[in-house]
Amino acid sequence: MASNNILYERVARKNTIHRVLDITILFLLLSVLAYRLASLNKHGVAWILAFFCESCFTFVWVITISTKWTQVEYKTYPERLSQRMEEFPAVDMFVTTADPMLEPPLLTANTVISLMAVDYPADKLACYVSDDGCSALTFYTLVEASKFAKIWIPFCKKYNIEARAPFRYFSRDQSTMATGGDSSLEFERECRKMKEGYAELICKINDATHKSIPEDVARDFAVFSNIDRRNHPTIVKVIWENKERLPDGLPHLIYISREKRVKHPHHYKAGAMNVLTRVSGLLTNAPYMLNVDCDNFVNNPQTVRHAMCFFLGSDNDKETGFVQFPQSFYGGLKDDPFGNQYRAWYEYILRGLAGIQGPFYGGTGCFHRRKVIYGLCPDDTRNEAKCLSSVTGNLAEKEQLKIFGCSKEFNKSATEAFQGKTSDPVNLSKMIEEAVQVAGCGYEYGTRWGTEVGWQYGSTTEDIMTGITIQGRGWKTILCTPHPEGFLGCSPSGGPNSMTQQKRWATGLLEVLFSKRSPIIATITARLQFRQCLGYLWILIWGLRSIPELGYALLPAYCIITNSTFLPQVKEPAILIYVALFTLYNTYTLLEYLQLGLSIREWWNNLRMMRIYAMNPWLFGFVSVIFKILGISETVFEVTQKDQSDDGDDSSDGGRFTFNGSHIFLPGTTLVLLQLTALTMRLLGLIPSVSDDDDGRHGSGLCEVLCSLWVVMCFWPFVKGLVGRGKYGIPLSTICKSTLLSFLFVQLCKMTSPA
Ligand SMILES: O=c1ccn([C@@H]2O[C@H](COP(=O)(O)OP(=O)(O)O[C@H]3O[C@H](CO)[C@@H](O)[C@H](O)[C@H]3O)[C@@H](O)[C@H]2O)c(=O)[nH]1
Ligand SMILES: [Mn+2]
Repeated sequence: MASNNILYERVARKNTIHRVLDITILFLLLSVLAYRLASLNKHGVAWILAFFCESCFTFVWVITISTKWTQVEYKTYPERLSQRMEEFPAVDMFVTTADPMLEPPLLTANTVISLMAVDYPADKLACYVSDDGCSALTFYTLVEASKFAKIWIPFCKKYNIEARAPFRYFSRDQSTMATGGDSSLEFERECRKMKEGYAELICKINDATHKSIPEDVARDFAVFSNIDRRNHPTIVKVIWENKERLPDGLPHLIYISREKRVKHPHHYKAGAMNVLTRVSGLLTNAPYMLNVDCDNFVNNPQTVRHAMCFFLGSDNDKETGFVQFPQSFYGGLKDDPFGNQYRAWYEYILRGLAGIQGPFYGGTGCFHRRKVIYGLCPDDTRNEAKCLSSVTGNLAEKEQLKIFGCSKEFNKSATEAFQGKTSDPVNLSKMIEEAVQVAGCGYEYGTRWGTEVGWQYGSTTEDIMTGITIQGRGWKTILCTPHPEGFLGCSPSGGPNSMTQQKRWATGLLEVLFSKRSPIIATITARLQFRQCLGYLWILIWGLRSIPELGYALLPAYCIITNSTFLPQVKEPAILIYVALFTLYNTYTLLEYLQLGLSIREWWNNLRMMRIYAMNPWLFGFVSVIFKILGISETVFEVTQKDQSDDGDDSSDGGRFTFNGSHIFLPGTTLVLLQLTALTMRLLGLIPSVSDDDDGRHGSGLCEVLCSLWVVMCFWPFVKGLVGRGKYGIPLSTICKSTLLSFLFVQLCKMTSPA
């Protein structure tokens, strides 16, 4: 193959200096552990706790280094695709939405329009929307959006507009609206028309939200009347069909609200994805599937082509189980005050994983092969789901029905998918009845959906679980990072929303760790690579990390109150190890941020929010998984509230931390109160005195005070919350409970005091 003909390139990053610093920090951590062990018998309980926490931190550091060690970048050349390909493969695009209140339908509409408008032959695309909210408003919005799309998409293609989600385009500065600097009169006229069209769409949606859906269309909505979203039959509606299969027409648009019955588990997003997979299998059966969350619009019209560079440009199918785009966010607040834009994270951790077996599946912005989702192993040369069952050779029809469920039509489509045949186009409306059947809530009983086929059940982070299943079969995966970014989504802002999301993640990730899909099992019994397993552990143990983090943060307060110590004294040489570790770690991570062009403030915000997340939502995640294991309660997927404003700075909070009455703020509040209590007690001389004795035991000193102050600094948003008002303040009830907890802790300290 001529080198100017390749579709993508893999470039290893040079990171020698990073590696040296990583190892130095590891060396310092090991020295700390050695020092602790050597002096264990001279000290009390604080020393043992500190040793436990530091061992955990060292373990986390080891898996971090392993994950970051071999970073790679990929370059793609989508402009070469058309030279290589006569015909592009088809792609089915999935959007999930769950709640019209938390996820404004206009946002979903924008995502759908941006998908339908990508630069790719329209006869090869189909867009499927799953609505778990079963909302007439969402359906109405999509119907109206498809009407607007008919003028919008030709406009985008004609002027090669980059931002194809209308709200993005119109929220920008007028002068940058035309790409290619087109400022002709014709363009301006058309642009004005678009703006009016979009304004009208917004108007209609607002009217429908606040008043009612207009009567002339209302009869199409009869199915939605008096519907209970937790108990209703399947609704499948073809909103738009590209009947003539025109390459420059509009892709099909199909609305699905799967059947829900109160007694049937619906498995949240994973369940929705499996329904989308089956319905699309019947209707279009594309070999590739793209899935995005309702708030993740396409930001680069070439996105599908970038992904195709990997699927079509690789000589070895094994390399491309799926192609994942990193999650990036629009309108993010300056300096990332909530630590949820993960810019540094993606650069180092995701690129590191890309150098091992490939990035995790992130739940959105990902292209899957249909065959892989159906359970294919990389070296199933016969192209069947062999690893699913003990049958070798041709999968008997009866076997296949057991795996994929009883729809003959669907099984036919699955066979075609395995064989790589392109299915003949079907008349969409003729298939609706069959589609309703496979979207029923009883369809999956006795089948392998959710266990070996499709999206995996049993965790609120179905994405990670599904990714492990795929990589466990031996597939490698790809991280695709074009410029501009392929997709942009919205990240939660405000304290409560961010906390809820982190709690769900910590919960779901631990569920994966303790499930049959644990990466440890996949490494021992299947084909997950060892370092990839460590990479998974890095993320899966978030919930567990809350324990040592909290323990270590409590130590300074405990030591000050009991006048004991968990660190060497200032005059001991061993203190130098700690000083070096603290300084080196912080400067190093700061330099990593600066190297990416991020600010010092962002570094500090991220560092601080990591501590806040670790000790609050992650702790709750840990507890809810324990409850699940003990059978006390089930875990739930709490949908994140999406903001509609494009510009983060618009929002009245402007990055200020907000609170509500949730218990999730209890640990942080208690921790802050405790540190403040300890510092005050010390200032007022209210602590028991110990004289330095020959055993080397001594009272708390400067180190403990500094550590306590550091914890207070990390929890500064909580300190402000103690005195803040309204949503900026911690509710009085939380403060009272925290005061009680702190009081109990102080009593406990006194009881166990070594003095
Ligand atoms: O019962 C449900 C619940 C959720 N969703 C959809 O799932 C998506 C993700 O939900 P969201 O509340 O936005 O969660 P995030 O924390 O933002 O999502 C991240 O984390 C999830 C796993 O926790 C992944 O599924 C997502 O892809 C990933 O972006 C949204 O499109 C929802 O509409 C459903 O379709 N059905
Ligand atoms: Mn989201």
